[in-house]
Amino acid sequence: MSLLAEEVSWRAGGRLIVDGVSIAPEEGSTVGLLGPNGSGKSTLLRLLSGVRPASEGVVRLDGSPIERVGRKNVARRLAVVEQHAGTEVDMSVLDVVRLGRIPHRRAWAGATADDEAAVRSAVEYTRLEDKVDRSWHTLSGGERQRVQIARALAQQPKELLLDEPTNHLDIQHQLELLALVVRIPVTSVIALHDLNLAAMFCDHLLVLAEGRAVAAGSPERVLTEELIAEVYNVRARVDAEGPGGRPAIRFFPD
Ligand SMILES: Nc1ncnc2c1ncn2[C@@H]1O[C@H](COP(=O)(O)OP(=O)(O)OP(=O)(O)O)[C@@H](O)[C@H]1O
Repeated sequence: MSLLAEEVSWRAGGRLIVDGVSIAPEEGSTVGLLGPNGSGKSTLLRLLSGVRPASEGVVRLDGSPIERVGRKNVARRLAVVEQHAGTEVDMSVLDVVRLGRIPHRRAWAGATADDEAAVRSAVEYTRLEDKVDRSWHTLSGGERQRVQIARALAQQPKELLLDEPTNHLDIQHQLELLALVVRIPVTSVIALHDLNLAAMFCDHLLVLAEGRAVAAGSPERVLTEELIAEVYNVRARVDAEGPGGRPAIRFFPD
């Protein structure tokens, strides 16, 4: 396990936002972070990426506490796709993807053949070949998300952290984007709201409630009617044999 968190906590304003959470994704797996609004998913992702130091506990990259690894070394191997990543400057799609190479560049050095090869491969992987010259500002929400994933891939990470990457996407693009993420041969941790998508695409789930981990395991084990009632306060019916043999959930209004 190259990235893991051991009982990490984060405090703000005298409140525990993340409370003693451990997570150790298997290499190459896709882990879904679930939990109601405000349960601490984004904060946990920030702790895992090292941008926020844990108040207690430790995040390790290949065994070393992440704060000792150094920002540039972290960025060379761990990529983050934020909820509303964007750019103020008007850039082409290709230039946005090229941003992913910055951690690999030496100061003042231009792009190397390796940089351009990584960018080309990220563009192909995300099927953006016909959009490379488009201006970022002219893209749809779904296209922008795909470009952000291409930028993250150009970074050639071993770990990919994504915060609600399917937000604002239509169902076709939600399915497409998650299928793309699970195809990428890296360890991914994804904060998600949609329990059915989590069931369909994730190997392992971690459910947060008020900053605490309240369930962890395979979608089949975690996504029970009892857990959904307890954590989300919603009545649900779980069909164990949904698409692809994964659980499928229907919700009932009270
Ligand atoms: N810098 C901060 N100072 C104070 N409170 C914070 C800070 N950052 C986050 N919080 C609080 O921590 C809680 C968890 O926030 P977080 O964004 O991690 O939750 P989340 O599970 O990602 O939520 P959502 O599903 O709504 O995106 C929220 O109540 C939020 O207001």
